[in-house]
Amino acid sequence: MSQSNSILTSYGWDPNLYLSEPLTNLTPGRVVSVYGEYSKILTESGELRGVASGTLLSSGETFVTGDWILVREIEGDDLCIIETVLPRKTLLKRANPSNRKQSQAIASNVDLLLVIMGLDNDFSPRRIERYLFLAKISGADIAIILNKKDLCKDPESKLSEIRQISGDVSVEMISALDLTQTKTILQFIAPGETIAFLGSSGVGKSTIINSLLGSQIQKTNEVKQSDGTGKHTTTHRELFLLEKGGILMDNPGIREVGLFSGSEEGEIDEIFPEIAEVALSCRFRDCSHMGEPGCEVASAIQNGKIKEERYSSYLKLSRELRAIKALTDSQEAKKKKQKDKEMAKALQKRLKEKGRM
Ligand SMILES: Nc1nc2c(ncn2[C@@H]2O[C@H](COP(=O)(O)OP(=O)(O)OP(=O)(O)O)[C@@H](O)[C@H]2O)c(=O)[nH]1
Ligand SMILES: [Zn+2]
Repeated sequence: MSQSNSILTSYGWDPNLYLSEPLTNLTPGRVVSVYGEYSKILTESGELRGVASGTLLSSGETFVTGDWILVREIEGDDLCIIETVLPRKTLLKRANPSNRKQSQAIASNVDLLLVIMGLDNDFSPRRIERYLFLAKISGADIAIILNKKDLCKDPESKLSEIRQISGDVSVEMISALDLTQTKTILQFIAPGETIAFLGSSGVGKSTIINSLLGSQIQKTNEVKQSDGTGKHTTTHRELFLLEKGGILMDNPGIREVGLFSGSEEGEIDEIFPEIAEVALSCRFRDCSHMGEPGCEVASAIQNGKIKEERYSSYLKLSRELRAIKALTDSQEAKKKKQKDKEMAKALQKRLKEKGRM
């Protein structure tokens, strides 16, 4: 099959990116949704139902929507066995709602997060700072869409307010009720790239998604089952092909994400460059800018060089970052302890066996 009309290529498959060695008996596929007992997997043969292999299950590794995986196809069946989860380009995580001490992967391999914010009551520059931060630590690019322009008296001033904090991130203003305006979003999407929408409830995500997909929802659902019956799939899917190229991920988990994790300290400085710059001159190198003597951030707030609300947003996100770090560190420590234990056990067993010999 030529690269250009391969199903997987249109869904973003790039063997050079995801494979470190040539494939032998396994087939690449992308997880379209993880739902119930079977996950929905797209391979060159079409949509298959996937189940994790015993080896994958016992490794404790999980897969999420967007993952590239290697599967064992079963001749004449629409079932496949998921053997391997390939390394991820990006990963979105959030705090696990049922266990605060763990993070939960939501989706992977999203190239671009499109943040939607309403120009109505939803408007909040502080939340934009948070989204910028979340996108940074997930590894995905980000663009900001200010929606409901028609409901806003002075959209231009809100736009410039956001531009002041968004750095080199693109910001577009639209009214999702106008299809031509919604289409401007397509400028951000390149063929083979996966995008996902993020934003509070009611900001217009579904309206935008539906108008971008149009009849595409039907089209993509027409992917035939590989059992040859040609029946149309009607089950849940979260990845859709856009007409002009690009993959739209509509995953309920990403829509309003709490926390992502796996971050580095430097990210926050990129979102608050004016604070990071002034902080270089603080008397103490590890100044937390919370009342230490010789804190240049404090004086910059006093003389108006740093805005009060930017400072409190910075503190809030720094605190969250520290909490995430502590969490990740304790998870890492736990894993290491477990590994040490296993190694000690294995060693003991070997010594015992040796003693017996
Ligand atoms: N006036 C106006 N209304 C809009 C615009 N975009 C969306 N709406 C309306 O806002 C309401 C909520 O839009 P949705 O698309 O359902 O919002 P959502 O972000 O998908 O919400 P959740 O599904 O809860 O996450 C609907 O009644 C839309 O018609 C817009 O640009 N202008
Ligand atoms: Zn300081």
